[in-house]
Amino acid sequence: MNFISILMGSKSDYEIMKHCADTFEKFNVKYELVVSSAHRSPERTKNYIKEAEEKGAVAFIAAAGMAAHLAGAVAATTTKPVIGVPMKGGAMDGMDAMLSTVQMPAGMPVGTVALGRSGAVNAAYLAMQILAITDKELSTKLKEDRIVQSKKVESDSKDVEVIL
Ligand SMILES: Nc1c(C(=O)O)ncn1[C@@H]1O[C@H](COP(=O)(O)O)[C@@H](O)[C@H]1O
Repeated sequence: MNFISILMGSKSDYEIMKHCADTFEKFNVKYELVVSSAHRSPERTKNYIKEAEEKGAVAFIAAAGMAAHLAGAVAATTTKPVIGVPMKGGAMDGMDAMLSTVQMPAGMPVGTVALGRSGAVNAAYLAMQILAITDKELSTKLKEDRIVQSKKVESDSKDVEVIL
């Protein structure tokens, strides 16, 4: 069973990461979502990744704030693609999480998305694009979604536009 695994460093990350899960729901894509911390529960994190791989996880999404080492720790444990979602909050409001997630050493990549809701949604899109390489139906859905997005821009413009 192919699916995407989402790890969050804390339950407090769920408010944002719910948008990632909702995006998978919208496209009917299977995902798992767990709280596990590289700092607070290193053994649980390591064991979970192994189990998820055995069950068919195709890629991992790791969301964490502050000293956000979770995505890097996931990347160190698997050779599946890892997408990091830095969380806002703390004294630096996410800049710390963003740099800790993105600044990985060569050979150990974490594909890092933006802070906040856009990042959570884009993590799901990026993971679905990975799945869509071998899933034609999902690939078609993603292409249709682009058309919907494009049409929305046109209709949003019509609501406010002034054209001479
Ligand atoms: N950065 C990490 C890791 C980790 O990297 O292993 N574990 C938890 N955290 C983050 O700490 C922040 C505060 O967590 P709490 O709200 O639980 O105190 C969260 O954004 C979490 O992802």
